Amino acid sequence: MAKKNFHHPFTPYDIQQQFMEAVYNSIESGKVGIFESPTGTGKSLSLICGSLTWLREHKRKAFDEAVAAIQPDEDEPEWVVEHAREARRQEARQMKADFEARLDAVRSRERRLRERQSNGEPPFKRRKPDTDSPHGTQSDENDFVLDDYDSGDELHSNAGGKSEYSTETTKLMEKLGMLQANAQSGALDEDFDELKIYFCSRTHSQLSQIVGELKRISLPPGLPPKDDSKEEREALKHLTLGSRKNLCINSRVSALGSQTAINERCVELQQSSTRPDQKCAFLPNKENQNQVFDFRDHALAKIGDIEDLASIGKKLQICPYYASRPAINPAEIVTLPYPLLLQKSAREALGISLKGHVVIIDEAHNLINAVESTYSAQISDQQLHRAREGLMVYLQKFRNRLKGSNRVYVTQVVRVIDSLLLFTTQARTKNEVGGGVQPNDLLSGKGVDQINLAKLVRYINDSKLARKVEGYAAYMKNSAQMTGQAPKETALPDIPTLTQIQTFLHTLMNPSKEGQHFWAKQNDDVVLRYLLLDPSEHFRDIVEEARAVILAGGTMSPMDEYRQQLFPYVHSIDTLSCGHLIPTSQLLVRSITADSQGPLEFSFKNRDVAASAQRVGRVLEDLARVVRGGLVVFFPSYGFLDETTTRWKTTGVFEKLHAIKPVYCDGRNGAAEDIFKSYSEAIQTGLHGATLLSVLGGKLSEGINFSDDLGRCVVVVGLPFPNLETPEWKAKLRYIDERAAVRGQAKGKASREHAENVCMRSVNQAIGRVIRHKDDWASIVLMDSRYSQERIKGKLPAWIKASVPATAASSSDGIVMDVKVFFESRES
Ligand SMILES: Nc1ncnc2c1ncn2[C@@H]1O[C@H](COP(=O)(O)OP(=O)(O)OP(=O)(O)O)[C@@H](O)[C@H]1O
Ligand code: SF4
Repeated sequence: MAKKNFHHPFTPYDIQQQFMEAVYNSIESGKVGIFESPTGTGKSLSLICGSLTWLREHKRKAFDEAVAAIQPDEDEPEWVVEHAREARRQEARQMKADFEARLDAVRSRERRLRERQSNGEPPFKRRKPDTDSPHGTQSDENDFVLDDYDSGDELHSNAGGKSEYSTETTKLMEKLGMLQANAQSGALDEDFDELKIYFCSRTHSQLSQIVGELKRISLPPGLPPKDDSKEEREALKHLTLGSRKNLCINSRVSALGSQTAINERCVELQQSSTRPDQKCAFLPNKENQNQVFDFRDHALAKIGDIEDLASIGKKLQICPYYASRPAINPAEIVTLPYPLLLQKSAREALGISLKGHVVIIDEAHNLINAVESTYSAQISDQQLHRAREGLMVYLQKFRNRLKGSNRVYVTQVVRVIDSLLLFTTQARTKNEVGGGVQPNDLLSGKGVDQINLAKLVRYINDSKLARKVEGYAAYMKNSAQMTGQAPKETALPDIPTLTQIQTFLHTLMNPSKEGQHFWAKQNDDVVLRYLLLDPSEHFRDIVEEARAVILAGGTMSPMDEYRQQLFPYVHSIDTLSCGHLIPTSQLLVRSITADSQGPLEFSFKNRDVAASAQRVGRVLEDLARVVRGGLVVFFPSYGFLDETTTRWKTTGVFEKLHAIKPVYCDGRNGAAEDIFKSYSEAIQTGLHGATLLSVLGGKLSEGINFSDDLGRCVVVVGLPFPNLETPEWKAKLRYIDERAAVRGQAKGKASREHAENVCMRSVNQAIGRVIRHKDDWASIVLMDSRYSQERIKGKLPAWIKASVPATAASSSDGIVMDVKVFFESRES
């Protein structure tokens, strides 16, 4: 059977073809898909070619079907109907052509501009905004007085406009999710939301890589061309989204540095009480609508990343953060970082609706943690004390100047803080180091039961209390330091303490069975924490709204973890664990289950530090003698690593190992990057390679490149099970078991499975990056008898599992011999 054409810019590898087909089919059938393809296998291109081919084909098919469905009225001859169908086709093509013509004009203008610049001619002139307004750098006490309490609203740009196309065609295109903005008038209609892919990754630099790949591909149009025999191509309409921190072009606001400060100042400047000369000159309004349309066209005319978007905004003197909103609807692919997708409030603020669209989450191996941390919160007693002090100073200064209900609310905030402090003070005297706590116990302070928490949380947010109080404190500090001089604002912390308290209060107000509160003694602090135990409910909105959701990553195994933690309510999930590009002869995987003294098990309860250190040391010495290049050893925890190296130093093992292959150790407090740099230099310049001692889940286990000689042998000592005895883990496991019991599962099975999954996810992340390209080769040695259990082996990624022999030597000597033979075979 002929392979499907996914318009891949290169000849796709077989595994890419497989991956693209899986992506295409999952989207077509509207499912959830979890796909892994190891690093170095061109996963990004597979994802975008698979999904965008689906998008264009789907549009074309839906259009053809809709036109074919135009049926004759009674007595209407067939030729009249055919004429109507043809008219729809032509008009739809015209709509597209008009919009494309606009974008083409923008492209030509940019081309001319580039030519002028390369000829040394000045660029076209643009209006210079009034950026010299007096706000921002100077402030006086009045800046910190709370405004009369009033819920301020943000600006939403929305311009109406009349379409010049027939109602029938407009309706048809609208139904298909294919109507672009009106080409002639440039008017925007927020109801027309082009069917699209939301492509999400963790950071803007990862998204930049995706943007680079998007520039490589060219796809057939989403509407049937006039002449099918010609190979037409239609440019992709792409938009990237970012936060105000990435996009703010008002230097006085962006200079505030922190995300929260920039957000708050921007919103503050939009309030009706702000003097007109202090408002942001770049904010879209009635007067600068043309720049907003221009911005949209420029953003869509070229595939670009976040920096490009900021430069368009600067060039057109319009805020790229706000002006990108009207460009969302006509875009076909929107790239955005995790936080903008995961938080419902962020999606709402940007006007993103996922309804019927496709969501792709790349680098999804950390997705569960990302959802959990988005909805968890914590606050320490030190922070509570600091916030209280700040509030008292503020109240003392402004008490008589606070209008309306401000004074009542600020006093209520103090009372709630006192209640939380009452709990932490009592907790300090307890013998335990931590435990679970009910919201009522945290809110048992005097008079707190009279307070409406929901209203109070809203007040803290709307009044900008956090910024006013901390801003005033910073102002006072500076004034004191610079007596006689004009006071300057100091940079404020990224998240003001009161904002953290607000987030924490939110969790108290809405305690759900998916989460729980805890307290813990931590260093010198008592910390209060809210932990989301079940991330699935917060992800459910996304799954239910979107047409299809694809999770992709280099290492997603064990995939059951996502099934259980994120999609317990989804009956059928598509999964694919791709092979690697390398032949199996380039990878050796072995588990050492015993040495001459018997079975090896490094579990917490079995661990005799002195004996373990000796036994591990002996195996590593043997391996170091036969491995060429880099030997990377992962321990389950910094504690284990510290104890082992301390022991090695007294018994001479460290010295011996160092003599065979210089040892570099990633300690708990060391600068991991410097250690990795020295290790890499030793490999490149030395004769004997080097040994790197590191920790699973530690600083060097993710995102580091162990290609070629940097990692020829990766050893994992033990299994990194978390400490299941902490109150947090106990609560999580209890929750999982309770939920499993409802599904009729035996007690303890689901929680054990979860702990094993968390553990193997961490192992897989570390070993999954040892092969980086098709000519790379390496060996993986797993050291613990538990790696021979089928349940544990079953959680390895398919391409690694395929290299585990059914019968192999499992004693340390036999495996060192296997590794020796493997290295010799690479030399010949
Ligand atoms: N079939 C192919 N033939 C040749 N080059 C390819 C092919 N597929 C992808 N590439 C290119 O190879 C480069 C490296 O791909 P690589 O797998 O490292 O990136 P990736 O898809 O981002 O994967 P990952 O995020 O897992 O590292 C990319 O620049 C890509 O354009
Ligand atoms: S409107 Fe835009 S440019 Fe102006 S302050 Fe806000 S984010 Fe910055």
